[in-house]
Amino acid sequence: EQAVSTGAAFATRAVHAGHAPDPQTGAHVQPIYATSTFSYGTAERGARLFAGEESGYFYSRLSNPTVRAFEEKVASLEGAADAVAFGSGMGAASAIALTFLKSGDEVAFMGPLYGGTEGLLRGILGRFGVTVHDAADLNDLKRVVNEKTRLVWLESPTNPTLRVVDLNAAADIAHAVGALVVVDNTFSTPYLTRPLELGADLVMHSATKYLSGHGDVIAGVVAANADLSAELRLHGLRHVGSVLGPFEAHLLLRGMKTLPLRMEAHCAGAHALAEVVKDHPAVQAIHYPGLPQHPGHDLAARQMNGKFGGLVSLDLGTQEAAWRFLNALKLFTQAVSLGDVESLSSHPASTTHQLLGEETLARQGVTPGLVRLSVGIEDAADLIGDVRQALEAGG
Ligand SMILES: C/C=C(/N=C/c1c(COP(=O)(O)O)cnc(C)c1O)C(=O)O
Repeated sequence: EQAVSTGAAFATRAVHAGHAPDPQTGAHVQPIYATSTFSYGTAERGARLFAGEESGYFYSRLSNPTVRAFEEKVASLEGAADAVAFGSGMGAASAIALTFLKSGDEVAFMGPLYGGTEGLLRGILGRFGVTVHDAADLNDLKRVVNEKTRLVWLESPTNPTLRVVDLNAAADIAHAVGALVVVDNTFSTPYLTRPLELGADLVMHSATKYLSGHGDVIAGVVAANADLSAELRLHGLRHVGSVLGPFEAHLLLRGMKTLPLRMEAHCAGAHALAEVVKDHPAVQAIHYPGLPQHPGHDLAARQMNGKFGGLVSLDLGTQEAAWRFLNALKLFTQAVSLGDVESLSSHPASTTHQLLGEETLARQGVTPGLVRLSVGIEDAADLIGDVRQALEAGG
């Protein structure tokens, strides 16, 4: 049983949900069950387990006690009935796609999405007869969805332009045609946004990012109701098999215990940084939902519980200016990924979103001058100082 009731506050469940002292040994931290298989004792019990007539562990591709603790913690924080862990965010995304889509179905999304996700939808699924629509806004979304639309796929804020999507409104449009709503909650985390409360059916994460928080694990997870989770586990794990290991689950369990504290620090640092650099002459545009001039500011204030995340994107005008700036940073590490306690910086058009191609990049606002800053939990004055000196160097 869980050490803490579901009624406890978020920060209490971040620490305790998903595990209790081990009943056999009293171990206070969830043990790492480094085992691929489990003895089930008798042939009769084995048959019952495989028939789903009895619950229990029998093979770690399907479930493992350490991984299960991670799934239960995610389900608790997202307010979901259940969650299914995968070996990466793209493992989670591909499990969703392969579980719920078939040839002839359609998918609508409001871009940009993470480059890998768009590559999955347009590239792989396109070869299997799935039609994909990139809707420019809610009106366009309403226009493109139809009776063949099976999934509406959303991020908010979006990677990398930090556009804020009205999840509730998009969910209403999707449900009007009977589509399922997938929200990739990687950038917000459940500390800021709980998409299931806004109408989403499936909430996925690249747990590599803020959920882990320490840049030491690649992982994915999907939270949903019991039926959708059961389908995901059956098809997504049993048949597709992007599995999370118990060592990674242990790192995630440890990282998630400080999620609230880390998100407060990320948001404070990003907000302070955005306020300072927004008026710098080298900055042609700044994308941060916490700034009043951000087109989605009021929506973000409602949808993200008054915080605005740890990502800030700046447009410095040209790729040359962007690269000069990035090369001049000293405290921000030039690396892809985000949500680590260490600050990271990248140039999406030539890295994480490069595969989208010129036309899509231009349409989705991923400009050649765009740099993405994942603001860590270092001292905000140090981070601001680093960005300012790099803007001077790059200017
Ligand atoms: C290098 C990776 C980046 N992102 C990844 C990512 C994934 C995919 O997640 P795995 O990388 O498979 O855990 C899914 N969903 C979102 C919103 C993401 O940002 C990056 O942008 O820097």
